[in-house]
Amino acid sequence: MASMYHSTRSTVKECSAKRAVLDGLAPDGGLYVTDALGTESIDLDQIVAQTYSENAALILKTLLDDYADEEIAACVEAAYGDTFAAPETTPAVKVGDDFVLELFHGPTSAFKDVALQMLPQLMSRAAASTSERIMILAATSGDTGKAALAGFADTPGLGITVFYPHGGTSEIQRLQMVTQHGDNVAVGAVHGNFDDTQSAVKRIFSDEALRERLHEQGVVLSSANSINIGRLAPQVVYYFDAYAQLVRQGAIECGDKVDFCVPTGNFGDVLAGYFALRMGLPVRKLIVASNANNVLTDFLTTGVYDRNRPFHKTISPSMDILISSNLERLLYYMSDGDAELVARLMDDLANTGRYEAPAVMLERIRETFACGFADDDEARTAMKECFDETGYVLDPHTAVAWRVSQRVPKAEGIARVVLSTASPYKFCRDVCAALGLPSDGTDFDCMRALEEKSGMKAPEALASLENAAVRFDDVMDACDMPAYVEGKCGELL
Ligand SMILES: N[C@@H](CCOP(=O)(O)O)C(=O)O
Repeated sequence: MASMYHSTRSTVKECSAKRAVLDGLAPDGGLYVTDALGTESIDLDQIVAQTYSENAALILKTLLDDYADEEIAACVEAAYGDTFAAPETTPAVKVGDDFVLELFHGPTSAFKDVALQMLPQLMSRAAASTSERIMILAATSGDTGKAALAGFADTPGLGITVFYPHGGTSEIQRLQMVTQHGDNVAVGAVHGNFDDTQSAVKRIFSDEALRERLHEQGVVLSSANSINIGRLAPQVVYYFDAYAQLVRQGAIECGDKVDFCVPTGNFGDVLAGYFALRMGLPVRKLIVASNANNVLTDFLTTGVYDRNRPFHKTISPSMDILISSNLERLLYYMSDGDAELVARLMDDLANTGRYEAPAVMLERIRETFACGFADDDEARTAMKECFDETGYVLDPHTAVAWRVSQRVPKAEGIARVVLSTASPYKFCRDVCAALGLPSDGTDFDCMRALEEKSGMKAPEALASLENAAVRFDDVMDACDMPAYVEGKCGELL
């Protein structure tokens, strides 16, 4: 019997995993969840003995169990067969006393590749049983956009439209997106910040009139953000695989607990760690690391989520987020599936920008989640100190997590893994500045300076952006996004 999915805001209407992947967001605006999470435990000995791809197949099959074994096998081969530059796919590397889980060896040099090489595969197979043509929408603060474009470019029957905040990403991130090839892709900059962009995309999903007009043309909308369960499920894999690597390296015994410290904005990456824990991974603490946009630190400390605060543009732009979408899934699981409560809290968030979790829920959350934040100066110090002490170059997002990890007390004998979400070359100007290298030339001058200092070559896909032709220069207000999407559906599908 397949595990069924339903909205975080109502348990009444259920659907299959394939339908949840196709929809992206539940029709009532909630996020798809399954009550089967945690009913089946993953065998750790098996994980330790298997390759990354084998582990991916096992975990995806557990979470998305209406996909046939052959379908999952084909998805895994296409997503991870030869697309990652590291033989381990996501290597766990010893840096100082801790481990850095390098999630950035995919085609766009960010952790999003792990899921966005997989999502198009899952989506195509889910769509095979329907006659629908699909327009994928993604809001990005920098990394998701390019990874989604690379994953979905030229996928038959699918189009993709990516929106990013105008001036809200690094220059390399912007260039990655606006130079994207493919006949089914569109990229638009939006006046405002990531929250404005993501909220506008969510409004498009719940725009009944637009949905109806597109339906008449045989077009449905879906999402490439971590609100889509098909985006989240592949991210669970690297937690298990990191654990397996630590066992194989002799750093831990199978069964020992570990800590994970995760730089996060939209809460998807760290929520994947919570899914892993529920599926039997021995985790002591999941540490949520934020930049100056520390809404999650405050929530995890006080139980009050309040986005009514200044929005900071930082050197870790992918985390410049005040509305962390995936927290909604955690609220569902931490309230033992109280969808009414989640719906009420989300209404409060929509109407007042704030909500307060019940004390008992906060207590439960804090049993597993620790937190902290680091501002830009602290992230710069972390980059400099880490490089001087170990020779390892952190990107600004990983540096936030590194700094927070230094502050959160460790437990005797518990290994700690810091998730590294992006290549430093995506943020070379700020990394150079932090390391005391020249940073006043072009981003590509900075790239070369960093190569020379670190002895590590920049990924070719990033270096070649210097001469790539810009294809997209649309800039719009958030209110113009629905019309833009409708136009692109006609043009690209
Ligand atoms: N940090 C993200 C923002 C979107 O998050 P997602 O995980 O929900 O796609 C980005 O880089 O775009």
